[in-house]
Amino acid sequence: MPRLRLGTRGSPLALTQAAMVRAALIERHGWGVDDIAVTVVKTTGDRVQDRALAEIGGKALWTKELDRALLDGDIDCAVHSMKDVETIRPVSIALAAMLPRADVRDRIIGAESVAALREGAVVGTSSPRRAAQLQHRRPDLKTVLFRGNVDTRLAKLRAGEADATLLASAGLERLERHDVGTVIPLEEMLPAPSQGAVGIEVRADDAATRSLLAAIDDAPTSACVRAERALLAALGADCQSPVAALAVPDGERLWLRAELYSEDGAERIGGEARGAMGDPDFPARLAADLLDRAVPAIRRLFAGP
Ligand SMILES: NCc1[nH]cc(CCC(=O)O)c1CC(=O)O
Repeated sequence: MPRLRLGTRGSPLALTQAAMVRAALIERHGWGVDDIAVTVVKTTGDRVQDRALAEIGGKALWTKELDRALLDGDIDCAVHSMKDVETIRPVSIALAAMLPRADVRDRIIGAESVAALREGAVVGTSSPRRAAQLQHRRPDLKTVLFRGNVDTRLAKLRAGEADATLLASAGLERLERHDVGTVIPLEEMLPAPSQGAVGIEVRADDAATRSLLAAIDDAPTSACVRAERALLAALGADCQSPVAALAVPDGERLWLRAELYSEDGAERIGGEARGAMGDPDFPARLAADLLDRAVPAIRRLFAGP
């Protein structure tokens, strides 16, 4: 009998992340390989590949089936890319731990840099954030919908469906695709909130599993990602809202940067704040400040607090 049943999506990236969590638990608790069972749960998001996420129900597509398996007791914990986890979660589910964050930056594949893209180039992406950020800097660029897992997107690029695409460096690295693409500096492109972070959720009332997982929690990653998520919650952002945010440790404090865009990328509003780790209020203050200063084309994309 395994001590812990760990649920994951079935994509190559999800399986790699689940294996990382499994390895961390085995190492931390001195367990054997049979102590953790990995269960693959099929999600709607993995099945429907041809439409924008926002159109078919947003981020819940990645979590709904894993939530069900967790609450039904079929699994004890669920591994997620934090970027794909909705801001507002059921009260019966708790975020128990995060692995140390990977590279948070995006990479461009198909060109040496955003600046090097030819006039009028077509970029494949299904992320409203990436599309708005690209068009803010390069209004001449066009975007086409690119979905599917990392390999599917790279195959679409090879097939000539776009001149370039953007992918998270974290995912490429975990899949050992170190050779793919060029990192875009943070100053040029702030990532999605939670990018590069892997989190593990448990049933909120399962204290035993919570404490097993708390033992592998990376505190700085948790503090940063929780601050980014608090910002999203205070913005009333959904998966269609083009928002970039990044918190990094700054001594004993956190430094949080954020940008909101209009859908077409023409408008941008940016800001930053510093606050104590675990202070739930400073991200909300930054959110209020951004919404305050936002033009209507941005403001209308956010529900607010
Ligand atoms: N939305 C899909 C998704 N969710 C997490 C990652 C990458 C890994 C991460 O950010 O931790 C990706 C792919 C991508 O954006 O390139």
